Amino acid sequence: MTVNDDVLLVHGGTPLEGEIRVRGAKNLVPKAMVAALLGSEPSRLRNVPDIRDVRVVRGLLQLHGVTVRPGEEPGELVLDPTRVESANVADIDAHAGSSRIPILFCGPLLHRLGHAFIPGLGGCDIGGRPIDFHFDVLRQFGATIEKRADGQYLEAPQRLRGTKIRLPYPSVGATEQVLLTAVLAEGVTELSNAAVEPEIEDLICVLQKMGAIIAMDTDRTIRITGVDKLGGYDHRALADRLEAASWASAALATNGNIYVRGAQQRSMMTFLNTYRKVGGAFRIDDEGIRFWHPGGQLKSIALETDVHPGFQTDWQQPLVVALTQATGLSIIHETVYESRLGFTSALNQMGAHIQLYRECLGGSDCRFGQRNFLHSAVVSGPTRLQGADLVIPDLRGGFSYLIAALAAEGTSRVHGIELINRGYENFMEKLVELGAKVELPGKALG
Ligand SMILES: CC(=O)N[C@H]1[C@@H](OP(=O)(O)OP(=O)(O)OC[C@H]2O[C@@H](n3ccc(=O)[nH]c3=O)[C@H](O)[C@@H]2O)O[C@H](CO)[C@@H](O)[C@@H]1O
Ligand SMILES: C=C(OP(=O)(O)O)C(=O)O
Repeated sequence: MTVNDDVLLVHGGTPLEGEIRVRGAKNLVPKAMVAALLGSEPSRLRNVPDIRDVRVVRGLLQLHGVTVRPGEEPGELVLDPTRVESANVADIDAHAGSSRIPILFCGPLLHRLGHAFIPGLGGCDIGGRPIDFHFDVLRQFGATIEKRADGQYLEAPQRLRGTKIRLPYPSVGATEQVLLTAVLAEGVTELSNAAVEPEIEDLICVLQKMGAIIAMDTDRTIRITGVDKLGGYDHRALADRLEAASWASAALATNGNIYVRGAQQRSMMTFLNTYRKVGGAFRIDDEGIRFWHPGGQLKSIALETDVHPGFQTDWQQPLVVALTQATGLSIIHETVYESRLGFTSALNQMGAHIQLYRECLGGSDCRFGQRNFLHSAVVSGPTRLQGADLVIPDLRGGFSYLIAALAAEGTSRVHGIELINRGYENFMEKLVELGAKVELPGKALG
């Protein structure tokens, strides 16, 4: 089924039950696709989900002369970068505002072509999301950067050189920027205060398969010894732990029971601990994880989002919906993005009691304390939710609204559902498989 309409009618009150599958991670797959640009041979990426961020990167790679075709198995892509030098890059502006991934083309294009043009970035509107760390590190490697009206133009007057970098904050994107640039730079790069998310480790695995030399210390330090040439890779992307947690939260909020095939314990340990503290049940096997509401009352908790191995910020929004059903006061302190709690006002319209605060509540001080950002929340529950008219604000906020609408009494109209396709593969089919009562006005589902 192709989804064109942008409004979904959700009739709430039915527990989600059944099985769905998650495939490769949204936060790894597009980056592994960019890594293919560094190679002198074709690469093979398996477990690729059909989501918009993958389609955007595929389009950008093709624009730069990379041939991208389906492989033998479903969800396999073969990426051939051997004709990048002869590509005629036109219409790159069409990709402006599409996702956050174009910024990661900088290093690979500078190595291959000596220059790069990066259109304006997209991604979720959950904070200012500056890219200053990216440009600071690229300058340290020897790149020059010129801001133009429609994007950024970069040049490498000579081969980029390895360098010693300390990130002001363990940014995922800036860490990936360093990795994708340092692998072909001359000499050694030492990156400290690096992000160490599982998707970054998987990207390092991809790069190592291509011939890179990368050592990860236990103290957020990554050492990369530049090499002259990289080959291709054959890699199965790690599973999407963010999507898996979203479905786990949906099971909890709707009194449901969902087996998430593909979910992996290792990358979800922090989420699983929190899920258990809230009162959710789960059982892990070799193929996936079953999540369910075991009956009785859910418990309120104090939760702080953080960089890995802390509680991942992208898990926060869906879990907040489940916390509206927990007894007592839950405290959420969002320390990664300054504006990721705005989605709660619509939950309040549905009957939730969520109060936002500028202070750092629930433990430590973060970068956003005393800076006028509503980045802490107190959720008081349990509350009955009522169906409402909802407009999707961002990817995880959007999925959270779906969960709230499914948990609510009555019917909700959820506008802007196309945004969810950016990171959730076939989410409508999955909802129908799980027994959700959803309708696209004028269309049959399921
Ligand atoms: C496509 C992708 O993988 N997106 C993920 C990635 O986003 P992304 O890579 O954009 O997130 P970062 O880790 O870079 O951002 C974390 C924090 O650092 C700040 N910052 C970042 C870069 C910079 O140059 N300057 C700066 O100040 C950001 O504003 C934010 O407050 O990691 C986030 C944190 O796990 C996740 O929520 C996103 O799902
Ligand atoms: C914030 C997210 O993604 P992006 O960085 O692509 O906007 C997310 O996946 O929740």
